[in-house]
Amino acid sequence: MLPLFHDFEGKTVVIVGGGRVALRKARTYTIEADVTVVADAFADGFDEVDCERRRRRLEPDEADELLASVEGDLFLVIPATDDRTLNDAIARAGREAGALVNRVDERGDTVTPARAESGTLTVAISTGGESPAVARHLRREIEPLLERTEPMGRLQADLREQLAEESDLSADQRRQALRRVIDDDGVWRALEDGRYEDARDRALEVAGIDPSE
Ligand SMILES: C[C@@]1(CC(=O)O)c2cc3[nH]c(cc4nc(cc5[nH]c(cc(n2)[C@H]1CCC(=O)O)[C@@](C)(CC(=O)O)[C@@H]5CCC(=O)O)C(CC(=O)O)=C4CCC(=O)O)c(CCC(=O)O)c3CC(=O)O
Ligand SMILES: NC(=O)C1=CN([C@@H]2O[C@H](COP(=O)(O)OP(=O)(O)OC[C@H]3O[C@@H](n4cnc5c(N)ncnc54)[C@H](O)[C@@H]3O)[C@@H](O)[C@H]2O)C=CC1
Repeated sequence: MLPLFHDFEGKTVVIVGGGRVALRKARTYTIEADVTVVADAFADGFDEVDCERRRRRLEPDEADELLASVEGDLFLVIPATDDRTLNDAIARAGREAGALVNRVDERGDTVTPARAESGTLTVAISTGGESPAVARHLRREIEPLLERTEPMGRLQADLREQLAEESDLSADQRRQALRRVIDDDGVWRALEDGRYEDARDRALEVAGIDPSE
């Protein structure tokens, strides 16, 4: 499997099932997408999730009709009930409707990765479906590292802007300047101490940019 980051803004996600797993998927996808959840019972916690809830019992032969009734740009369908026959029917209907399908009861053609985030940095982790608990464990290990790295991301974004203005630098020189900054202990120390301005001054020096220009 290859990872691909996707913009879910304006996309519709349908989740069938209202248990613990459906709740976790709903929390994830409501960050960007319009989410509709269909189930005959909803776990505690759904009250805090900004999604459309449809309380109904669904039969396998009603899957096509359900998906056709959902408004918007249907992008992802997640069968998350504890009934495999129903999940199979929803998966098939989802594919026929041209959507991606994320099965939760086996490795399908897409998986929801464990996700660590800080600022604009995102790390997605998959074990190819082999061991989700390991994906969760690794996510927790990575979170503090991402938090430490996030200010460097911001600084590099700043520098890239400055370097773009230095028209006499070649693409190769820009790349080398950014790498020198990432490799510089002084810059990292200042960032870790929360001294962003000091880090920036040091970075400009290491990159060979005159701050007065
Ligand atoms: C294939 C996949 C499909 C999908 O759901 O997208 C899938 C499938 C299955 N998960 C199962 C079990 C568990 N899943 C978790 C947790 C997570 N599962 C997630 C993703 C995925 N799970 C996809 C693969 C991801 C990859 O490639 O690694 C995470 C990463 C993302 C998320 O769901 O949000 C989230 C961690 C989020 C975080 O913490 O960051 C825990 C841990 C816990 O709950 O504490 C357990 C119990 C321990 C265990 O069994 O390992 C079972 C057995 C069910 C049964 O026994 O009946 C199946 C079915 C099967 O394996 O056949
Ligand atoms: N991907 C993952 O991370 C994990 C996946 N699983 C798998 O996901 C499945 C669901 O797990 P849980 O949420 O813990 O189960 P659960 O039993 O808590 O929830 C099942 C939900 O499906 C709904 N449902 C069942 N039949 C229905 C029907 N005909 N019409 C409407 N709603 C219906 C129930 O009302 C309930 O809300 C498990 O059976 C297991 O195979 C389990 C653990 C983790």
